[in-house]
Amino acid sequence: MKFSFSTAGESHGPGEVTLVHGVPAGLGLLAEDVDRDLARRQQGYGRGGRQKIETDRIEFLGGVRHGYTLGSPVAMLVRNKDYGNWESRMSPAPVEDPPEPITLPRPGHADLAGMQKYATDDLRNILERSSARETVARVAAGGVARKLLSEFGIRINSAVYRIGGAAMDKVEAARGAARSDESEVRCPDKEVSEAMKAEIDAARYARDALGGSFVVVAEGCPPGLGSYVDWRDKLDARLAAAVMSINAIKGVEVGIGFDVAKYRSSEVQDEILLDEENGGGLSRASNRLGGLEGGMTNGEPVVVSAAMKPISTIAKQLRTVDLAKGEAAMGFKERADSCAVPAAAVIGESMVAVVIAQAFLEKFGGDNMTDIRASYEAYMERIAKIVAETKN
Ligand SMILES: Cc1cc2nc3c(=O)[nH]c(=O)nc-3n(C[C@H](O)[C@H](O)[C@H](O)COP(=O)(O)O)c2cc1C
Ligand SMILES: C=C(O[C@@H]1CC(C(=O)O)=C[C@@H](OP(=O)(O)O)[C@H]1O)C(=O)O
Repeated sequence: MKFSFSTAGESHGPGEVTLVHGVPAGLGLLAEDVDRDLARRQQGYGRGGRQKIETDRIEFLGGVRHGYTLGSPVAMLVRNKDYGNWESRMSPAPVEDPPEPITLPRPGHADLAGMQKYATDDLRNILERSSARETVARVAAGGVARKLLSEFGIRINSAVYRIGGAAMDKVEAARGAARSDESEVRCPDKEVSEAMKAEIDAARYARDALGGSFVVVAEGCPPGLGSYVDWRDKLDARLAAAVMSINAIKGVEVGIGFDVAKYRSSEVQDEILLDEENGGGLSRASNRLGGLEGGMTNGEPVVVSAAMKPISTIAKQLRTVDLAKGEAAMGFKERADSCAVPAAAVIGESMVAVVIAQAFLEKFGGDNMTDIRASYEAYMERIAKIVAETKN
């Protein structure tokens, strides 16, 4: 089966479940390989009280034995510690004293359309699954993808380059992405990090919230992942869809993104150079197109960036309608994050990892790591020869 994953679980239910299909046998995989990213997802200045309750860790329920994958689906569970406070309200079995329904849909959340679509008068039935708590399960899938990719030298990092009005250059941020774990806002520039924190504080003080932008960089991808042959195979489109699917993401760009519309062709295309110093390999004079041409990787770092809207649950109440009473009302305030852009960047890394792992296995796929390695090495050797032939 194709490398893919699905998730299940409600935000305040017993736990978040991930089922990863198409994982080859023989991949070394430990719980800590996945837990590292779960911990990174929990961090970030501006996170709300929930992250003080949770310490996200996976339990393997299937697919791994003695530290190696078996080729069967990898099933993982992250228990929600907060469930202890919600057992009656979230009980799968009927309860004697059900809680009052929540009937004030928040503008910007899934509440209103969700209630209409799923025919419920209690928006808790909607928010439990539309909550970004589900992204724990995505990051777990991303951990498996990253472990696979790391075997072939592919590394994925991210950096936050804008929160509200505090910003740094996206290209500079992408360059510093490997250092961004050091910053509370995942921004590689210390001064801008402080400015971002001040922006978050100011928004929170005003009982409001802020969004921002992050960039994900995948280094070490071989050329030729994805394809131009069928629209469904185009890697830029698949990356955009995967990143756009993250809660609150409203725009995705590849490389310099929308700026391609501003410049002349000679200022946009990445010229191809013969790299005499590195044994006659090919290189590029720039990477404005974010490592993707014709829906395929071209060997340069893959650069995908995204804009996240501000959190919609804010103390400054916004106008809504009480659907039980049919009256104008002010929104309700649940516990919430005031800024989750740093967390979204880690989720972005995970979604990019999953899509690249999927394309990697389409290209080099086999049932086990030995066959995949052989296929990868044969390909890398062949494309190195093409360069040698071009030269002679
Ligand atoms: C990591 C993360 C944390 C979030 N935390 C909150 C939150 O605390 N409160 C909130 O209202 N929205 C939060 N959101 C955003 C909502 O989940 C999102 O706006 C909602 O699901 C509606 O989806 P849409 O914005 O994509 O249309 C968060 C998003 C992410 C990625
Ligand atoms: C639980 C997480 O994020 C949640 C995402 C979220 C939302 O509406 O998306 C609302 C908040 O939920 P709660 O009311 O339980 O605090 C966040 O904390 C998480 O990221 O682990």
